[in-house]
Amino acid sequence: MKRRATFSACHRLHSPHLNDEENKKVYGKCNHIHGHGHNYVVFVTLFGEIDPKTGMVMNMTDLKRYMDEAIMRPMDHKNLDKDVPFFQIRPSTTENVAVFIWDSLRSVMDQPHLLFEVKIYETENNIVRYRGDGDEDY
Ligand SMILES: Nc1nc2c(c(=O)[nH]1)N=C([C@H](O)[C@H](O)COP(=O)(O)OP(=O)(O)OP(=O)(O)O)CN2
Ligand SMILES: [Zn+2]
Repeated sequence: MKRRATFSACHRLHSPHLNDEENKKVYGKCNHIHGHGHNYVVFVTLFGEIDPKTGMVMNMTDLKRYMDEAIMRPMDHKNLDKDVPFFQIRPSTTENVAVFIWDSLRSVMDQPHLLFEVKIYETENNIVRYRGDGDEDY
């Protein structure tokens, strides 16, 4: 089962591990000092057994609540670099946004083992899939 969410956020690609010149060279226009925005689209996929009593792997209403807490509340209409502590020590690339969502979801879910995949579209063309350690598709 899969659920979709969209959120809008701004960011600037800038690594604390690179100097200003290196940042400009690596990230180009995405390093512009005033940042830029995206309408991110996220698909969260769960994988598990159908509960014979409920007919559900998980109640979509519960999944919506987890996604609101782990994705929408921290990131929607926010500046990722300034508002989300996770991105104060690492660049807010789509790869790292996927890891943040994965970790956040697992921390709020009652059954975190059901989380199978986080797929995020930063733009129509820039897509990252993350399935936890060792099974990423960057
Ligand atoms: N490996 C990554 N590379 C880049 C990331 C990223 O998250 N991971 N992000 C960016 C920028 O955030 C940038 O905003 C991407 O925008 P843009 O190049 O405009 O996006 P498109 O490719 O969809 O636009 P086109 O007009 O089709 O070029 C850059 N790199
Ligand atoms: Zn960007």
